Amino acid sequence: MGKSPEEEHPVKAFGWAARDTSGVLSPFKFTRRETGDEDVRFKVLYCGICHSDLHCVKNEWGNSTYPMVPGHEIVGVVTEVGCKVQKFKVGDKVGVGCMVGACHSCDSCENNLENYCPKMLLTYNSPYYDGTNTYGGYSDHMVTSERYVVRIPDSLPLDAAAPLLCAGITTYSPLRYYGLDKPGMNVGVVGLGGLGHVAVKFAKAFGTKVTVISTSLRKKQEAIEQLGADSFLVSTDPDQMQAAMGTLDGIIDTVSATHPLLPLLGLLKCNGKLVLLGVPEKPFELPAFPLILGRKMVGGSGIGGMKETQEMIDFAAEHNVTPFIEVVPVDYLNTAMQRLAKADVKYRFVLDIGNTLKAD
Ligand SMILES: NC(=O)c1ccc[n+]([C@@H]2O[C@H](COP(=O)([O-])OP(=O)(O)OC[C@H]3O[C@@H](n4cnc5c(N)ncnc54)[C@H](O)[C@@H]3O)[C@@H](O)[C@H]2O)c1
Ligand SMILES: [Zn+2]
Repeated sequence: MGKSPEEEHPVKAFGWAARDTSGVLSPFKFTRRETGDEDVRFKVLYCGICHSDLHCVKNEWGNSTYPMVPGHEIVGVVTEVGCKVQKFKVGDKVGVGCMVGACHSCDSCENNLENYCPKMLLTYNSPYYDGTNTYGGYSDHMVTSERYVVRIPDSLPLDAAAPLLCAGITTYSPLRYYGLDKPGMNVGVVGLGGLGHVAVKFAKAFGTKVTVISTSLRKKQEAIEQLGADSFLVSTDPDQMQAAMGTLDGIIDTVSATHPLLPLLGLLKCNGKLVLLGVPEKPFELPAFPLILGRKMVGGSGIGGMKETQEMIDFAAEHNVTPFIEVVPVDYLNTAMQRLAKADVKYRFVLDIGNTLKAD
């Protein structure tokens, strides 16, 4: 039998872990490796709660290992660096997102797309090279190769910067890659949650006209007044949907559950693109005719490479793209998870790890 998480490595660590599929997390003692030559160690101050954390905690993708310390929207302050570290020093404000490793030799890695490397290692719930599991940011500190660390500019508040590490790069990257970043374009955003509200902010910062597509009118006022969306479409209203047919150049779909794609394809112009970012438990139904009649495409996108992640953070700082967050203490985590499951958050929970994680 392997060693227990408390004995695997020399450095004591503390966090909150899920032990089973119940969705409940509790305090957890474990260990992390010593700071290697190329490693950055940092004290975690804030960590966002992504819907992927919820999918993983409940094993909705069927690949969860327990105990699991989730968290991949992590920011903090550097406490130690290895002797070969070039980019960071003690005291720097840094962040880590969804990845902590890749092969660095495949085509994807050579093109700064470590996120598509077949050997990409996730920040948590991944088998690490030494046979242990990776543990995420719902914890007191992190240690990882400097390749996977980004710098947080001084002008970004640290708590609101946290969600950029996943929700930010996951929406910025496809807007860029699929060419939905040109001023005047019409871009739709479906699912106004953690990812969706950041997608609206980036799309507006690129100068596009943004339509939020939602199942109810409930979020209309704040989508327009607070997030700056140009229009709001209720997907359950056939008249509104009919009137908007063929108007959008692209749609960023961030919904966390399966839903009909046909009405969304109808909203696209000829050559329009529907980009799926949500990862529901069950597969979608994809009809062919609406794609063929109009040369439309359905694509996907997963987080982003490290170079682009730094570019996204710098862009966010320059254009004042800051997520709307609800900062909560660590002992609120289980309530936050329940509320996230009901889409009852505006728009991202961020755990105040620095002030409220108590190792007792
Ligand atoms: N592609 C990637 O790299 C990547 C990265 C992060 C998260 N994700 C995935 O993206 C999804 C969204 O993550 P999030 O953190 O923004 O979640 P979230 O819970 O904050 O937001 C999801 C939104 O979808 C809406 N929604 C849920 N069910 C719906 C339904 N049946 N019909 C219409 N709307 C519905 C909710 O109201 C909410 O506004 C999750 O599946 C997550 O795992 C993917
Ligand atoms: Zn995430």
